[in-house]
Amino acid sequence: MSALRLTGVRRAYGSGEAAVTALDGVSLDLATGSFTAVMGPSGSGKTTLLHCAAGLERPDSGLVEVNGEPMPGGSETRLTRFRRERIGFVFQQYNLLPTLTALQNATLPLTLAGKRVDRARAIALLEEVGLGDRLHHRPDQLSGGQRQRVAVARALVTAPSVVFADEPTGALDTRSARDVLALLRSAVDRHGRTVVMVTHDPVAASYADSVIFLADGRLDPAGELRRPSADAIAARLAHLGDQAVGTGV
Ligand SMILES: Nc1ncnc2c1ncn2[C@@H]1O[C@H](COP(=O)(O)OP(=O)(O)OP(=O)(O)O)[C@@H](O)[C@H]1O
Repeated sequence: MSALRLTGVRRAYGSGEAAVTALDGVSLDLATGSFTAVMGPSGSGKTTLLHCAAGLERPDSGLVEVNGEPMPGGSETRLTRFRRERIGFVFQQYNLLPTLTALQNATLPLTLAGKRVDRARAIALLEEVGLGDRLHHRPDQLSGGQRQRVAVARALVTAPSVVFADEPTGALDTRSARDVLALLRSAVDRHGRTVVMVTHDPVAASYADSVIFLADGRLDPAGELRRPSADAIAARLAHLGDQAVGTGV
């Protein structure tokens, strides 16, 4: 079963001389229960890919399908509803609301969607991310790693079809980063979630089942790396774009 399918997705910013093609016809198909890392040089289109796939931005052309359902066109309200029901997102800078407790932050997607908040389930989720004793703390009373674990719980609380994570470990120390990566891994292994994560770090990417590479808004034609070691990922990154550079080198 396909959790996320992109077909010929294009996205450009600006116009005329200043136009930048951030995504230049990206197609991919990710199975339910897979963990995929997206890597590539700065400016290669990783965040744009994540935002288009998650419905935070609309592609100029091409199709995004989540669980076989096309991302709706038309009103922003329909897109927001689609996103709320099917997608979880983890940001690099946590994006928690400072005045809410860990529990309130984690259940916010349900509150916003007008769904019943199953408090016991939300507490179980926070216990699972190791925050059973921090339920009523506010973000400023939590460490960076703990904040990101609240954000992971928030991303999982609606049981979404796909969880997107944009550099989720970028602001964390090594130990907290490992904890967050292990949580994403276990969301896939234990709960059958589908995770797509942008990262610059080959060690973080090695937690994924496969790594896809972007260069200049296109997927690397050499294809994905499956079950890769951090060393294999770093080696591939070093040579990314070699084919495109061509003869003059
Ligand atoms: N809102 C925007 N307006 C104009 N150009 C943009 C905008 N967002 C992205 N771009 C451009 O699109 C290209 C892809 O950007 P994107 O942020 O997707 O890359 P990235 O691979 O995520 O980079 P990084 O690793 O540095 O975060 C870049 O050239 C960037 O400058």
